[in-house]
Amino acid sequence: MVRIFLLYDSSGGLTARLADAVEAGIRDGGGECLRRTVETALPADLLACDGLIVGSPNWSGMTGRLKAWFDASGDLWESGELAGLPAGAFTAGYSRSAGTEATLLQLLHLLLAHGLVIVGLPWSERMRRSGSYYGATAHGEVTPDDEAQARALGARVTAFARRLRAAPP
Ligand SMILES: Cc1cc2nc3c(=O)[nH]c(=O)nc-3n(C[C@H](O)[C@H](O)[C@H](O)COP(=O)(O)O)c2cc1C
Repeated sequence: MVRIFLLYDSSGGLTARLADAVEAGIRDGGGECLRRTVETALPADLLACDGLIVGSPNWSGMTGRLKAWFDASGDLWESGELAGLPAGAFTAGYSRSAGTEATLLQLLHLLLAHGLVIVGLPWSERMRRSGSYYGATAHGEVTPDDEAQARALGARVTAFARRLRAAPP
């Protein structure tokens, strides 16, 4: 069974609720979820996983806590140990048009810097209401559409993790 590292920050609980749906998607995909908040996560946890999904509140970008966590994982960047693992991102904020995609792209930039392989969300009618090519989203509340997109992201990353582990490039 593949193990997916679910790393997120959340002060008000919205991103945590989106993480619940991502976790359900990881299980849908037949994976095990190693779920950690930014306060409790260790780089060693990440090394024990086959994929990564990271979530941040939209604070006009990722939170400082998450950035600091990644800054402290510089050894992994240097060693390239994460290269080739699949990864996805999600964010929760107040408004769909107040930096959502910019925050996701900031997260994806970090993941790319670690050599991770980005898994996004494909276009669907649901994307009119929730989600982004760059990852799962929520705004002010977590709607059933938000949950469906976050769940789909969890399942997609898990599916790619299984394929990549079975046949590494
Ligand atoms: C410092 C700060 C900056 C924020 N900037 C934005 C923003 O640019 N766009 C937005 O939609 N929400 C913004 N918010 C609102 C948060 O994204 C919102 O509170 C969200 O629910 C946080 O997720 P959480 O409940 O998981 O902590 C900001 C909040 C804080 C505290």
